[in-house]
Amino acid sequence: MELVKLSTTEVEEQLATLPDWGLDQHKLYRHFVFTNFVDAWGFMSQVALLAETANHHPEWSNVYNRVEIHLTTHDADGISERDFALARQINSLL
Ligand SMILES: C[C@H](O)[C@H](O)[C@H]1CNC2=NC(N)=NC(=O)C2=N1
Repeated sequence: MELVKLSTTEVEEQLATLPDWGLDQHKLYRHFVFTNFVDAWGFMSQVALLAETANHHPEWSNVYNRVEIHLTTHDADGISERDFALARQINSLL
């Protein structure tokens, strides 16, 4: 999959088709709130497997039932198709 940094217009176009994600610090961003820590951790385990399979890894944090995810492509120094691909896979988990 393309490792090219997307233009601002391309990012906006793709974001329009990606529910619940936005931009924060020039990265794709979504936060998730679960019922409890076990559910949050289960979700993170699923995302970790997706990330490892794709060799594309999130920047994320977890506090109890809350998970925050930022996606960017370090090798492209910006947002690439890989970030959108992972974001769509993450959405499909829910
Ligand atoms: C060497 C390895 O393939 C690269 O460092 C991969 C690993 N995971 C990655 N994850 C993310 N988010 N961006 C990258 O550029 C990236 N590069």
